Amino acid sequence: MFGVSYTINDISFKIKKVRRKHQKQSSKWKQHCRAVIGRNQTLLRQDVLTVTPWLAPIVWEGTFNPEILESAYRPLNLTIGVTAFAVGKYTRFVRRFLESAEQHFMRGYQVNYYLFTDSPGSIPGVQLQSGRRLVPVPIQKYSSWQEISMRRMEAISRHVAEVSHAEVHYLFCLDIDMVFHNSWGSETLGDMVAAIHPGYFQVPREQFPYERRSSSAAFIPQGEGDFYYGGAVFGGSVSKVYEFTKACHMTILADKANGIMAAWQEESHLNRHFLSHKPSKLLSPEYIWDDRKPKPPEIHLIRFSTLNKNYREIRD
Ligand SMILES: CC(=O)N[C@H]1[C@@H](OP(=O)(O)OP(=O)(O)OC[C@H]2O[C@@H](n3ccc(=O)[nH]c3=O)[C@H](O)[C@@H]2O)O[C@H](CO)[C@H](O)[C@@H]1O
Ligand SMILES: [Mn+2]
Repeated sequence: MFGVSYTINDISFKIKKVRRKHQKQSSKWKQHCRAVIGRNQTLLRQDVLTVTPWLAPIVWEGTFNPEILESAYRPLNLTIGVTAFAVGKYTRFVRRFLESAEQHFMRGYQVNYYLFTDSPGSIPGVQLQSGRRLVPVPIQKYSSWQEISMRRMEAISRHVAEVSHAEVHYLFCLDIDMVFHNSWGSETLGDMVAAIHPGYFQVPREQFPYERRSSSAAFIPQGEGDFYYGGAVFGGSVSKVYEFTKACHMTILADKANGIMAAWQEESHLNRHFLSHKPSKLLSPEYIWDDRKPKPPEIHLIRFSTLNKNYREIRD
């Protein structure tokens, strides 16, 4: 009736032929990709998510070629800003932060470290490479650690508006109780950059510690949210960082007016903001690791990590 009749053998032969052709093409494709991305690197990390559903890259070791990135960014002659806060006893972290940043952070670029502190006199002198400067920014000390942490959004937005908008192209806002262990380079640059919290990259979102009270401006209901981002690392173009820090400061003030403090202070507000304003680039937990955690196989390179500290002693 159909003119041609296939036996089962014919069909399985055809399937094998198609599969062989596909395998040949896909190995050619992989070879091509490896050649593009660089020698000795496995492109297309298959053990981790490397792009968000809104098509923002998630930066992991093995997903980029530093040489190609350098050839794109180096000619732009960029200046990169860093904000870090050392208030009260947190001044003890400054030396290790700066010394390790000089070894690993944006090597070869011009860098301004804006060090917000209540005691500029106790900031150690650290030898910086040429083109890099340390700028102390005097600020007041708030009475609680929560307030100190949250007020960073206000201080950063004000500083960008008054000073740093004219001095840097990109700005990263980092915790000071952290140390650089490996290279942090131009792969991290982007319009608005958020980092996936090391405690939640393998956790279902129902368990994310978002603010769950609907009375807070940081409220995220169950069933919503993309990632749980850390408050210790964010950045972007200086104008985007201005908008972002200003917006977070406003929602923090709204909560304050209602007598509410979000579950994880400004980190909760940051997470709420990034739900409706998606970051354009995500940093993997390589960029916001925690020295107290064992290293899982997905983490190939720890770049920046929180020091173990005695919370009670340092926050009193
Ligand atoms: C890894 C990560 O995402 N860390 C976040 C987390 O806890 P952390 O435990 O990392 O917070 P933390 O004690 O490091 O405080 C945040 C930062 O505020 C500054 N500081 C704080 C207290 C003080 O007395 N003096 C001072 O200078 C300092 O720069 C410090 O690094 O939650 C905080 C809010 O609850 C912030 O969102 C942190 O970014
Ligand atoms: Mn910290």
